[in-house]
Amino acid sequence: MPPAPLPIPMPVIRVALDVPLHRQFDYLAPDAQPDDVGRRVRAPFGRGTRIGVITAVLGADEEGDLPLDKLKAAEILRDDVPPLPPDWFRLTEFCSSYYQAPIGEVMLAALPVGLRRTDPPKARAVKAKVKVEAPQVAPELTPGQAEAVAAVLAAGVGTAPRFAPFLLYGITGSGKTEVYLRLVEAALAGGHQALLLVPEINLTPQLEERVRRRFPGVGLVSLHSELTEAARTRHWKAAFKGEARIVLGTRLSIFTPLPDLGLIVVDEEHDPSFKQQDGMRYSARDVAVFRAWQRGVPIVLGSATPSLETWANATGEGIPRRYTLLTLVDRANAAASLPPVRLLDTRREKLQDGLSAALLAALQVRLERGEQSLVFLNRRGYAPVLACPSCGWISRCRRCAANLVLHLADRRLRCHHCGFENGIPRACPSCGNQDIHPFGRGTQRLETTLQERFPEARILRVDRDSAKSRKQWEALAEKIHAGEADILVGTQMLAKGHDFPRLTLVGVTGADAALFAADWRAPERLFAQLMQVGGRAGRAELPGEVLIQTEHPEHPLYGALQQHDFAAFAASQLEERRSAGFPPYSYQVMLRAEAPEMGPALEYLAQARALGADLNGNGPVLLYDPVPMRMARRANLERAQLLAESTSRPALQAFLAEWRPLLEGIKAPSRLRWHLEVDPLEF
Ligand SMILES: Nc1ncnc2c1ncn2[C@@H]1O[C@H](COP(=O)(O)OP(=O)(O)OP(=O)(O)O)[C@@H](O)[C@H]1O
Ligand SMILES: [Zn+2]
Repeated sequence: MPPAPLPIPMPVIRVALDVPLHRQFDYLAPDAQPDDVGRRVRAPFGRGTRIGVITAVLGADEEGDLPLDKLKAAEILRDDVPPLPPDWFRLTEFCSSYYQAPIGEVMLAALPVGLRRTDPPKARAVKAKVKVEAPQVAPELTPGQAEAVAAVLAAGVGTAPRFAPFLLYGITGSGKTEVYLRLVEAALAGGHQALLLVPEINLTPQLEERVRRRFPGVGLVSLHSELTEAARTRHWKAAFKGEARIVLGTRLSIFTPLPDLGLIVVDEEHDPSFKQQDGMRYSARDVAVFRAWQRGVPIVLGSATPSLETWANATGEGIPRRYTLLTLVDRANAAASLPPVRLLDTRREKLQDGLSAALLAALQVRLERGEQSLVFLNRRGYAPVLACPSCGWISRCRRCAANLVLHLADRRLRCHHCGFENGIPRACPSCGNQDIHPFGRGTQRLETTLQERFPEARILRVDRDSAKSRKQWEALAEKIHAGEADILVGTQMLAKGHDFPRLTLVGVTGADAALFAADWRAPERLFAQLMQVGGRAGRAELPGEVLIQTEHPEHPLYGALQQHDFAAFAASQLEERRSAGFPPYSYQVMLRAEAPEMGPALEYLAQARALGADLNGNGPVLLYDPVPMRMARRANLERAQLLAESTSRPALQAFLAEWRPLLEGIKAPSRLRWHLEVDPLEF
């Protein structure tokens, strides 16, 4: 290829590299053109090579950061990936500044792994398998659904879209998905792309199937972490090039460049898994709202149990109302209604292996009728701990401030925090007593118990041990749908979004533990979980029932649950948060430090606090004292944190922009690591 004429005399490019530094790097690139901004480059860095993104081609009058003869040369990748567009730059720049993450890390994390490799594997042409299925006919909308669809269409879906955020608050089984599908249909008809975010991979197969059958022949790609690297790259490119018209994905898909984006939907918007917990700690839901604003398109956040932040935004309880609230009050299937919730008071009853007589009887009735039941216990493993009754020894993780969980199925003791595992000792390692016992109950034990009680029942356990991969989960879901299971035992994995028409009984065990948790978000999470899992019952013609075993039947959270009254529960929680000054009535940032010893971690935070206090003066940001984290030790590291809080988001952001560079200057032991988390969800 003949060298192209150079329109600029100084072929220097500025590059964002995936390094933990808040700066960019200049390179020589003899063949650089102004429109190469947004292309990827292969650049020498340190002793190796890295992939970066060109953020600027410098003109003659612009000053580089090094004299020309000191610059190294980089190779511009002129492959089949077009330059990343300006709106993608603005999106990643926003995330970099809002979450205080280096721009290079953000940009590169936003690309599929296949495009980040310096040695891209040879792409094999793979023909996507197309399952030909009978197209699904759209049901007639219920009046509530029709109203919701009309409201969003009025924001110009498929015609002249404009930024308009909606909360679609619809009770479980109210047919929120059908609303999304109608909106997608309108977007497609207007030549637009639609982006659908779901919290977990496990929810994608069902939805993907529904979308595919509704829109046969329309380009649809999924994007999630279980795709092979090649498939993810292929799907990402198809979306970027506009070949895919519907993109269905988990949180990372929010960064997909979409030339014709016309609609964003975030299903189960309350779900904590929209929050990335390492690297760039971002909330895909919040980024989605920013992106909708930036691109000027409508966004629908859907949930039966909205996050309290979103609920406040939609109801204007104590803050300016920013979202339009759309409500679905009835179940879509006219024959279905919300299941009655009964509390089983377990204080006055001797439980049989953790199960009350009423729950056992209800399970028996379902078995006789050939209906499905679900027993919920949000704790996997056989028992949360192994203990010696004679000397008090319990199985602890050596590396964490946590217990080792007994997994009887594969005969291991396992730490759910760091992955450490051990065989099961035959005798107490401390006193030699041979009579050591599992203490407490997990899903494996519940499964065993139920199998003993109901030998004829087909019992299926669904948790992260039995459904490790999407494939395993799909196999389980298929069995459930085919009616090949009588009793499901599962964790919150079973709570979300599933539609099993023959399921009529939900039994809840072990929920009390979360009632008095120290985390102030615990009630919100528990309520959502129970409402969601209870919502799996009675979604079709067969009436459902929810039984909750509890020692605290008078607790207001259970009362609200019995009333199916999310609004009242949310109002009381928001009231508490308002008087305590918690989000959404304040904005928070967490600075965390971890080190082999607690001392240096706390010392680092103390210095950070002093620097922050100087910056802030008597200003708008409140800096709390550094404290050890609730689970102080994890994977051999002691962890501490410092909370910064303000009633003004802009003030907090301005503070952060000045504070973060100071944090980088603090002298700390080499094994100390720290990070900032904006809008933290966990404490
Ligand atoms: N207009 C309609 N007429 C008849 N049935 C419908 C209609 N809309 C949805 N359904 C059916 O109602 C059931 C529940 O719908 P869907 O799964 O979309 O509810 P959802 O609001 O997403 O519930 P959840 O929040 O519990 O996941 C599904 O079986 C769906 O096919
Ligand atoms: Zn551990």
